[in-house]
Amino acid sequence: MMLHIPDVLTSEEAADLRARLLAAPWVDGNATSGAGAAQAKRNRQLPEDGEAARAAQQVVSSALMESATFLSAALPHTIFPPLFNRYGPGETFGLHVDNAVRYHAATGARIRTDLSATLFLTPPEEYDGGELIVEDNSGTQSHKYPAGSLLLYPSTTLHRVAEVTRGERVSCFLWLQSLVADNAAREMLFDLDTSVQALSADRGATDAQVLKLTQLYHNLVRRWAQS
Ligand SMILES: O=C(O)CCC(=O)C(=O)O
Ligand SMILES: [Fe+2]
Repeated sequence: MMLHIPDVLTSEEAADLRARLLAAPWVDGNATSGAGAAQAKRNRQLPEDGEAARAAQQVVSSALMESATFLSAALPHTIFPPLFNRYGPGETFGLHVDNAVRYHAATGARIRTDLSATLFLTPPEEYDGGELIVEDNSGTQSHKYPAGSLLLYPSTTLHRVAEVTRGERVSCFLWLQSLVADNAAREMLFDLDTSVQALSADRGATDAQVLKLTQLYHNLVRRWAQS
């Protein structure tokens, strides 16, 4: 599932985070690339173990934990610590697939990447190009969103970032392992949860049918979740 989640950060929070990131030292983006991606990648990244990255990771991680839509859509098991990148004029990230497994040396965590996400931190009117272009079986979709918006997309896709031709695109990007590995199963759970929430707001959480559907949702999660 490809899902645009607005307002994970407010525009003020995104601006504040971006200003703090830009004040820190950056390195060549190929620091975290697999061999295949390295050829395609021309951007810069914040060193992941630096003080600025750690503080920014806290901000993003708590915002994600407060987003009911993100939690319902991603059903996160383990989120790889968020990273930060920037693309100025001439910088781009060519078509690639994200590595299936990511190892985090500092924590020893090894995750299977089920979902990838970009949290946009620059208002779209401040740069040209820089669209995140994702290919799936239904075709190619181009994504560019307001600062504070997140795009969640399956890590199985081929995707790229169009060359920036004016201004600068600063973003946070991350990978996660979901409790539900199967994209189709996870998407059905999200649809069911969304409907149950709407029905519950309408009829009340103790309505008999709402209770039955809530039971069904949790029992499907029990059936499909892997820890
Ligand atoms: O910059 C982005 O939005 C995506 C970055 C990306 O695809 C990656 O780092 O693997
Ligand atoms: Fe990627």
